Amino acid sequence: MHPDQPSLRWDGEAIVTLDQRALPHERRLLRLTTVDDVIAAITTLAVRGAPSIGLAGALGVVLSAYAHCSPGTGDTGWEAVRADARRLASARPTAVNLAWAVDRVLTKLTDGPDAVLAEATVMIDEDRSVNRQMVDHAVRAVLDRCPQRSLRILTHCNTGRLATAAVGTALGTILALAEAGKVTEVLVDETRPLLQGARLTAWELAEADVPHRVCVDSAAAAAMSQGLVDCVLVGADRITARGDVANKIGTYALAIAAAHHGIPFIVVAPESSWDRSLADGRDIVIEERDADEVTSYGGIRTTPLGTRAYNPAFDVTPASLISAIVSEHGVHSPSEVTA
Ligand SMILES: CSC[C@H]1O[C@H](OP(=O)(O)O)[C@H](O)[C@@H]1O
Repeated sequence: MHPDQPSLRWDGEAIVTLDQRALPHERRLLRLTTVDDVIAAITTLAVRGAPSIGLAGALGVVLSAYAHCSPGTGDTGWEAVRADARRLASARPTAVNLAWAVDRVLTKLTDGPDAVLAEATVMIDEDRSVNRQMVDHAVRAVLDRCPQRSLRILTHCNTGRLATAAVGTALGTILALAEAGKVTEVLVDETRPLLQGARLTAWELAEADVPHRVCVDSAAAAAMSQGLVDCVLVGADRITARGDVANKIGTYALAIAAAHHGIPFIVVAPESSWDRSLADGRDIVIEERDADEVTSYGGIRTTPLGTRAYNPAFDVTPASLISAIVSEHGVHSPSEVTA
């Protein structure tokens, strides 16, 4: 995949996207032609990553607008599109980007489907420039907090070009640091149960020829205790007004371990991941996913039949454990604010 090529695009009639479930062994393309196709792609994580699912949701509204708003349908088509938009926005509850992106393109609905498509296209281009600005700020935030000449960075889940329309958030920052010769090694949490780290982040780092090793999630704290980690960089799905952060399950444990070892814990996420209507992260709706993601892998059952599972897809890290939250607008240090 070309560095600047987003993992999803509009081909003039439909959405074309990499099926992230097939990576790293197969670059399978999906062509999404209906709203139900988009919802299925988002709920199955064929398309995943907060910014990417937002852009997919926006393009899903485009599909609906062309399906329901041919000339002469007037506002009757609009209600059908709004109903589709509500279904798209609720496909996954935790990442605020999905509802934000759907709401934004809906503002163009009464101008017609071409206007909705134009707005979605602007958002894809914006994500590219937002990534660049965010990464520039995040590189400085890391270097300001890490005196080491070359860094050993731990990251969780996948926050690169598969999760955004461009270079990515936390992983985009890691790639920029590596390009500047500042990275000794990246330690990649495999990120159970769907292995976004082992399958996707390792794939992106290998493509970029950045030294890395994968570890089981439960090895991260031990790596910190062994001095193998100088900085932790992660993304976000929803950030509250006071800086509590919802992110992939396992992030909270990393923040606790990093605080214990005095290691900078930095969140990199666009402004579209902030939800300032909430203050307390405990009010964030956490997506619970099917038990079979935990009780099986690759179609092979790993537990006895009948075993139930606890499978939240995200957890919440309180602002007090976060060294810095970086967006395209700059660096926010919640732990200083809430100390
Ligand atoms: C820049 S991606 C942000 C965020 O989204 C991921 O979740 P998922 O793989 O379930 O879509 C993960 O939490 C990333 O940190």
